[in-house]
Amino acid sequence: MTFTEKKADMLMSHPKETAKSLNQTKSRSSIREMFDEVAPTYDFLNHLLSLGIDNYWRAAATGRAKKLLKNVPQPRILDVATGTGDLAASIAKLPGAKVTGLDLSPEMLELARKKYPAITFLEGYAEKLPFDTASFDAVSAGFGVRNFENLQQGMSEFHRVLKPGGYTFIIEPMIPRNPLMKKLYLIYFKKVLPKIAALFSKSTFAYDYLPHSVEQFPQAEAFSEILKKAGFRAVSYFPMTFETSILYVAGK
Ligand SMILES: C[S@@+](CC[C@H](N)C(=O)[O-])C[C@H]1O[C@@H](n2cnc3c(N)ncnc32)[C@H](O)[C@@H]1O
Repeated sequence: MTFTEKKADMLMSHPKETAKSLNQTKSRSSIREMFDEVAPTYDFLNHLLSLGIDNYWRAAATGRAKKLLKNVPQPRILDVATGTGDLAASIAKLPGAKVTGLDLSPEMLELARKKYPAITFLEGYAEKLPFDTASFDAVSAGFGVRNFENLQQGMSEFHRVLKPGGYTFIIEPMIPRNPLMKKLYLIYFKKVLPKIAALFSKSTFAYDYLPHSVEQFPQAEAFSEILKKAGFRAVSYFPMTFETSILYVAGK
């Protein structure tokens, strides 16, 4: 039985078990199962549903990293929630960079290893990173942190494994603040996107979960506060593409 079928089955006996409630609990095993199921069509749907702009967002994070790490000769970089490895591969373009990707989904990691054999990919959990304190010059995460079971703990781990003077680069989807854009975006996100996704992926549950997870995730100032509470200083954020995506940059 697939994860989506299991959830449909559960709905019959536990009517309260929905994509919305998974967003509230973010149980590690459910998140892993969901991404394992999504893996085969993840890249294709990501590029289709974002009209190919997702690569531009990753390149924007890499551009900022290049500027801020220009004096670090061989930066060690950790890409958390690496999925199929696209942000890890983008940030690996920094001169001399040694990048490690980490994710909790074995199926996503298998694809990442096939796509980018030169990068090291490890299975692990963001809230308990298997690395020494102060071991990386940068920690990145693309479209991943809103799935963390314990966001504050995850951000504290990002801070812990960074060297003093290091930076974190986090990309997340954003709900536009302009009322008209917000309305259009939510129609696309809640009504159109799940229907397109259902044509190509058997994981309809994941694309029902997606808008809930984005809508309820703290954004801009609210997420900056979480980064500050984790110990980061000089937190800034850069909304991109009519505020449909946002890049956070914070230093240790
Ligand atoms: C939407 S995908 C993003 C993948 C990739 N970073 C990208 O830019 O396309 C989110 C990934 O976060 C991973 N993930 C979610 N929670 C995690 C956690 N607590 N620890 C490690 N990985 C996690 C999932 O397994 C999934 O592969």
